[in-house]
Amino acid sequence: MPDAAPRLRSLLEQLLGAPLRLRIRAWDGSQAGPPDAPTLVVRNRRALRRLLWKPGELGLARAWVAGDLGVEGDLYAVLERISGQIWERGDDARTLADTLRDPHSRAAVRGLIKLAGPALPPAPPREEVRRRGHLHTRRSDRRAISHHYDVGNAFYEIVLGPSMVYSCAYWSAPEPAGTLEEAQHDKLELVCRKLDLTPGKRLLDVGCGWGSMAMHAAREHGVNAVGITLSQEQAAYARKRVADEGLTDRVEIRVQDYRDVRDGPYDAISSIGMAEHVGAARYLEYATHLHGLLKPGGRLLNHQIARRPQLDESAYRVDEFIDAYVFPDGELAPLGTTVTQLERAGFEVRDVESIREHYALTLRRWVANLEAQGDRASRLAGAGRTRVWRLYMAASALAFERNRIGVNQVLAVRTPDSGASGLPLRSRVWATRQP
Ligand SMILES: C[S@@+](CC[C@H](N)C(=O)[O-])C[C@H]1O[C@@H](n2cnc3c(N)ncnc32)[C@H](O)[C@@H]1O
Repeated sequence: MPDAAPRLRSLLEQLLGAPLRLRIRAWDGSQAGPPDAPTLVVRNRRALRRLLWKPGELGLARAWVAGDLGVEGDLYAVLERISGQIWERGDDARTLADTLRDPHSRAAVRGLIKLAGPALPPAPPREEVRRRGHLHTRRSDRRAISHHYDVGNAFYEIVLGPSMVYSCAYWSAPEPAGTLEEAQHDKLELVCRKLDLTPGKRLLDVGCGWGSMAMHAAREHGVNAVGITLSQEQAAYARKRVADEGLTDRVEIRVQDYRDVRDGPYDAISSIGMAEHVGAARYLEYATHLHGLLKPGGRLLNHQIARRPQLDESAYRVDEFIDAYVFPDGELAPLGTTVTQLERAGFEVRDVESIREHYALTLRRWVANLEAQGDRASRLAGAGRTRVWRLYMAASALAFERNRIGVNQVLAVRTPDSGASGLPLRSRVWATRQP
């Protein structure tokens, strides 16, 4: 049998119809491809079998999770080349699965099958959760959240660092210098200002994570905050932090579904990185429920990842890798859909700030944190999960950089019938005359 890497390279070039921009190192030690390019390491034949058994992105991801595929060099560079070459070939944006199923690919696929060798299809890796459909019942949401968040707080401490904020930070301009902790502090402060928090007000933080927003608002702005999460581990951690800081009289952490909060009215609601879990089918119910929990004149700050809309929305496909491995049941909506649903629920939408670039910067810091303590993370959460997280965060950073997804802070008011929104006439920095 000739060296595997050159054979693999020529089969892939045949499939893709273009010279490969990556270097390949195969299980037999052979290498092929541009010498200075980042290297994709195909550790065994099983990697090919996974790809052929589940053609496309998911097959690649399974091989990566199982450790059958690896990279040498800059992970971002490898991902850019792979996505540039496979997922966005020219202007027809075919997926790898489309390519593998194309009748013109038959000869190359036969070659890959031969190279992969005879074997039964591999069992799916243990980390994978079966898709349960996007019903978003209280029960299925609790299960999905538990899959994602109850992996041990120590793992999240490694990734997120001391701020324990799991959403996009707000970096200083024009240079995004400074630490992740400073940028997360600035994000929380930005949300507090948009919500006009002042001492004695009641704040509900929906999807409070490890309690950082509720604590910041109580400590820095003197509010009485209620934080709700579906994750037991997060709540236990948050309560301890609240007690350690002596904030128990002003911060309450509950394990509660947003649909079950009935102790309004609140002056303000923050929802940061939570609405991605709500789902299209429940979004109006979510917005209507939050609207009903606010006082007239009360504000909602909804901070949420958005996908780009499609010309033909029925052709939209969820990202199989994220769906299977990272956020089962998470759903991204276009910004316009979110704004429309908030308006339909009765809100007056007053401000939308896109902070897309900030998420790429944040994710790059999280990836660096994980890489710096990769061995410890693997011991705590398993090697497969650590690999999944590294891949998903790096791929997400690129997606934000390339404007494939965005993230927005939407400020909405429960404006009373009088029409008095309570917002200042000018609110944005660029509205101020510069000297
Ligand atoms: C990405 S985390 C964001 C945490 C926090 N806001 C932050 O910025 O660090 C999403 C949070 O939403 C919570 N969540 C998801 N679905 C929920 C639901 N139906 N009711 C209440 N909380 C929910 C999760 O438990 C988690 O705390």
